Amino acid sequence: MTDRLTIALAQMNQRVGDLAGNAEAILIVRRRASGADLLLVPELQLTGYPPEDLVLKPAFLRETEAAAGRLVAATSEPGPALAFGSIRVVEGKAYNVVILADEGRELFVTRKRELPNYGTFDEKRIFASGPLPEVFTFKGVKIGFPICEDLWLDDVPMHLAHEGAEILLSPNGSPFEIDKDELRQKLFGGRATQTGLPLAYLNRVGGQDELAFDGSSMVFNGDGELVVQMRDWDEQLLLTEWARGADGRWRCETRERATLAPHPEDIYRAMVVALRDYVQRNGFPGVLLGLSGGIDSALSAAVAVDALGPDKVWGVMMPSVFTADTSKSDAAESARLLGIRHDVIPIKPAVSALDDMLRDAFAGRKPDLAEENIQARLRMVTLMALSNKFGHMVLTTGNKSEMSVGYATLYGDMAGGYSVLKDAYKTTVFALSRWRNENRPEGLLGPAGKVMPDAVITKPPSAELRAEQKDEDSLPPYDRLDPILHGLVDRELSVSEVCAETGEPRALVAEMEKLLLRAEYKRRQAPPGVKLGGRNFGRDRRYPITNAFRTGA
Ligand SMILES: Nc1ncnc2c1ncn2[C@@H]1O[C@H](COP(=O)(O)OP(=O)(O)OC[C@H]2O[C@@H]([n+]3cccc(C(=O)O)c3)[C@H](O)[C@@H]2O)[C@@H](O)[C@H]1O
Ligand SMILES: Nc1ncnc2c1ncn2[C@@H]1O[C@H](COP(=O)(O)OP(=O)(O)OP(=O)(O)O)[C@@H](O)[C@H]1O
Ligand SMILES: NC(=O)CC[C@H](N)C(=O)O
Repeated sequence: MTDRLTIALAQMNQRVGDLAGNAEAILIVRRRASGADLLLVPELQLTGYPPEDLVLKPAFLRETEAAAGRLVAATSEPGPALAFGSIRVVEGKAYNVVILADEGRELFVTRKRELPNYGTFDEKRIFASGPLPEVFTFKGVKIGFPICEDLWLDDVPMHLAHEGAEILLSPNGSPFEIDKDELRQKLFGGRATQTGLPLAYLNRVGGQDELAFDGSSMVFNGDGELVVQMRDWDEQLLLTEWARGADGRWRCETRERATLAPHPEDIYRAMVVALRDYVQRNGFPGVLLGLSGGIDSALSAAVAVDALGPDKVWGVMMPSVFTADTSKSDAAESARLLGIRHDVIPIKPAVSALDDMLRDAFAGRKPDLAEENIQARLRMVTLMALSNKFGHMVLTTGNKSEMSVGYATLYGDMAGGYSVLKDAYKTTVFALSRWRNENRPEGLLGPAGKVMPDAVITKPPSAELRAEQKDEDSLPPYDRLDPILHGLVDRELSVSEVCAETGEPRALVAEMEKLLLRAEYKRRQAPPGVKLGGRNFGRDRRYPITNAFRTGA
């Protein structure tokens, strides 16, 4: 029996489905952690989290088991014991497990019991729930391994405490949401006090489709004191020192407190990390986007530059007869400030060609939305042509306010591969643009000074699809619209409840609810984008398209 332990916590990125790559990354970290007794890596580190329906594929399960076997065998090399997340099939059912391996042998396997099945999570669809887990005695110390959601609820930690656990080590795959770091701190500090046990909470970092994982791993002692706060948004290996005190209780002696990104930097970091991993892992040489001189495309371009570097971002201004000179100069100045390639490709010839093509079919009809939307669609055709020719992915620039009410052209400006603003309301877009013009935190690849001219932030938003068009002709001002949408979408309030909270007239709120519900068909066809809040369009909020229900007339 030992009175001291060195536990290495490896906050790592992962690549879903890359069994060989993830295993290799674990072994590299294990070599770096050679002074430790035990190395813990995040939830499902071998397969990547969340593996989604890959788990329903027998070949994936077979290959995961084979990769796990090779990883266990590789611990015959000198180094710490390794606790890693994998999938194990028992009597035909797949379980989300932690495998503890040392000296080339599997010592222990424990299964996740609490399967999150809300919001973006669908774990009951793919995994079976394990029994109440056992503790494992490692070098004479009883250790419990609650796996992510196991730690969010009472049952598993209390059971492990009852079974005599002395330390809790919890691997996690916990996606970022605004203010979630504070929630986790409170919850897990409380869990440590409730069980009286010291606990290490280890989360993954990086982007996976719509999810951004912030890391922000922590260690608490049994009195609830937060003793270790690891970095957010970055990989980190930390060797923590643990000792058994005179009272027989284990404590973590390491003291290390990283400062987490404050608001709104946290949101911006989520966008950067999610886009970077999406673009790099899907093999794109860079991104391209329509740069209109407006705030959405300017901010999207800034995020892309901060994620990928200026040489990987390409802005294209595609003026029509309605494009103001100030829009052209603002777009050019945004590109100059960001140091990105900027091309000007007028769509006028294509608009004329469509006018000619449709003249007979449209005879006797006044110009209307059809002609307006043709412009947005011709820009899409242009961007997709460049994407096909050069391989860059088209970045979609729509924000959550527009996506809520359907203020975007289907197969036009909605086209693209990924969106960084999809879960950011327009008021957040303004706030982030102002913030980024004054700050360039460490690690971002863009310029330290301004990233867009002030005029882009201060001028009234316009789609410029017809003369003198302003967003406010069709929608209430964004500082009134966004609280209405936040109530309807993020908090699922009824029209009456939103009216009571915002003081807005019933007719306006009911109209916004109508637009919101009617635009579901557009959102279903929209590209993925990074989740920032508790109710993103996509995985969190799944509404029927064909839907007769309204909360307010
Ligand atoms: N339930 C349903 N299921 C499947 N498809 C459905 C549908 N309802 C309509 N549709 C289809 O959708 C079409 C209507 O959608 P769509 O063609 O997009 O056209 P629509 O939504 O009528 O127009 C786009 C609106 O977005 C504004 N806009 C455009 C571009 C940029 C911005 C901006 O500020 O960023 C704003 C523009 O000014 C206009 O108000 C219909 O013609 C029909 O084909
Ligand atoms: N003249 C243009 N040149 C290039 N791209 C354009 C142009 N007009 C629109 N776009 C593209 O279509 C998207 C929707 O733009 P639009 O101007 O209609 O509305 P917006 O929501 O105000 O966006 P932005 O704030 O970027 O202008 C833009 O973000 C941009 O990517
Ligand atoms: N992987 C998990 O079990 C995640 C669920 C958990 N409640 C979270 O957000 O962090």
